[in-house]
Amino acid sequence: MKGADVNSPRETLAQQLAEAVAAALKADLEHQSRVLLVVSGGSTPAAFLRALSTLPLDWTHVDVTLADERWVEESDPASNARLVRETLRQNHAAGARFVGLKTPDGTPEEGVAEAAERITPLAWPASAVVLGMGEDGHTASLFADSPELERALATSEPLVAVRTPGLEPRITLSADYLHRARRHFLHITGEHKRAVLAHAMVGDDVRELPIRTFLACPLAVYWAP
Ligand SMILES: O=C1O[C@H](COP(=O)(O)O)[C@@H](O)[C@H](O)[C@H]1O
Repeated sequence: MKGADVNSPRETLAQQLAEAVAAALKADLEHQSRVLLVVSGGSTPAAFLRALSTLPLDWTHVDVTLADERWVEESDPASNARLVRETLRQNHAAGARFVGLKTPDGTPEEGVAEAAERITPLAWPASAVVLGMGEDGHTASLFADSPELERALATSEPLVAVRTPGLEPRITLSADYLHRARRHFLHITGEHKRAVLAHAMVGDDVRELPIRTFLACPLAVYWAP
């Protein structure tokens, strides 16, 4: 079909989000020597991160870190650092500096101080935070059933070690640090997540659906079926 959009809705969404994020980084590079981008892990961001890697900008002045990380080796398929390495750190974006959250320590509780030392000197406020959302309404590693949720929502520390029943130990940026960004994007796909977000929008209990903590400020929602 000549002239038809051959990309799937999710690929088109990823490209549009990548263009918006690249524009934000470029705009801030006009008046900052370094800029910071915070990206999420999981399965949704791969197409966005690949698309972003192909966009030209002064990547050597861009730092990239994660909204959260699973406490697994980078060789593990669950590693968010691995996702960034395999998708973003190529093409034009190969020159970006990635600052990961996982340390060699055995647990996130042991590693949290070193990880905080790594990320505190970065160019906060971040130019952009690209959040994801699980089907349970978690974002980053702010989980409703995590005993550390209260602290992660309230602390002004950058990072919190998180234990969630049934999941690997994790480390997450605190809500405060995630809020510290010039622009917030939410990248989600599928009918289930649309319904979860719609439900989140009509209530205000952040402890039930942690994504709600980002609904009180401007949030650009990128959704496709
Ligand atoms: O565990 C995580 O889940 C969310 C959503 O992941 P997805 O696979 O449903 O896209 C993600 O935003 C977060 O960074 C990640 O660690």
